[in-house]
Amino acid sequence: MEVIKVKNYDAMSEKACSIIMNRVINLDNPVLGLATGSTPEGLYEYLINTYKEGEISFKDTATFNLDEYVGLAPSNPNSYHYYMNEKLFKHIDIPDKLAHVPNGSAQDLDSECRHYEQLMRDRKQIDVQILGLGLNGHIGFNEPGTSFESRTHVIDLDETTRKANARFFDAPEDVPNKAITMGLETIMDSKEIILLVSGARKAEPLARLLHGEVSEEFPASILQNHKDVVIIADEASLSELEI
Ligand SMILES: N[C@@H]1[C@@H](O)[C@H](O)[C@@H](COP(=O)(O)O)O[C@@H]1O
Repeated sequence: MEVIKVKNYDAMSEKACSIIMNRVINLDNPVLGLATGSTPEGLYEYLINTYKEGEISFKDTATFNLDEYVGLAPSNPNSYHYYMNEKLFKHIDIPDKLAHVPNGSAQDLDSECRHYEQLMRDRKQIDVQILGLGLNGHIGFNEPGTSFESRTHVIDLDETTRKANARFFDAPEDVPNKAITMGLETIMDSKEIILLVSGARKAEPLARLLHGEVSEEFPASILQNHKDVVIIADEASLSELEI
């Protein structure tokens, strides 16, 4: 794993944007894996500005989001679908049919998971997967204990995750207790992975990801086994490490 140390959140976002831009410009029909949460918001702002400046087009790009809350329709402001529309999709020229987010309000969730996997298989491989890091080591919504062999599936969210994400909801009890997430094996199938880490509260999980044992108890540790992972981390998140 390569660690790129940057000064702060803005520098992390800018660096990630320049890598993504490079791939989108140079690949035919690029496929991006996208994340939500606070961490990639700055990256999306940079991508939108780059698009507005005419430096890049997303009309041949397909995207697959990592996860979605169960029970929240795309029109719900707390859904990840809504987040993606607001923070990226509606500002760029990506065709609607190429911007994929799991459908958390599907009647048959297992069949939705299989369908999502099939859509990704139709595109062969995700070229670049963006990831954030959960405080308990989750990536996507793969909570501690998730099998390293998992594909897209429905997961029960940890109480700690629900608490961490409650800041986005009106009331803590509104946070759904289930989500659809790409599995760990699905994520590991990506050709290249960019993990974004910012802030002192991520220092401990980042240290564990880099130097802890590879274990299903800490899902992000699986990244140690991937051939092409770039971690863009700011100074605060690297405060526990000498890099
Ligand atoms: N499901 C998302 C993850 O995809 C995200 O990477 C992580 C970190 O969130 P944040 O970037 O807000 O710290 O937790 C959320 O629960």
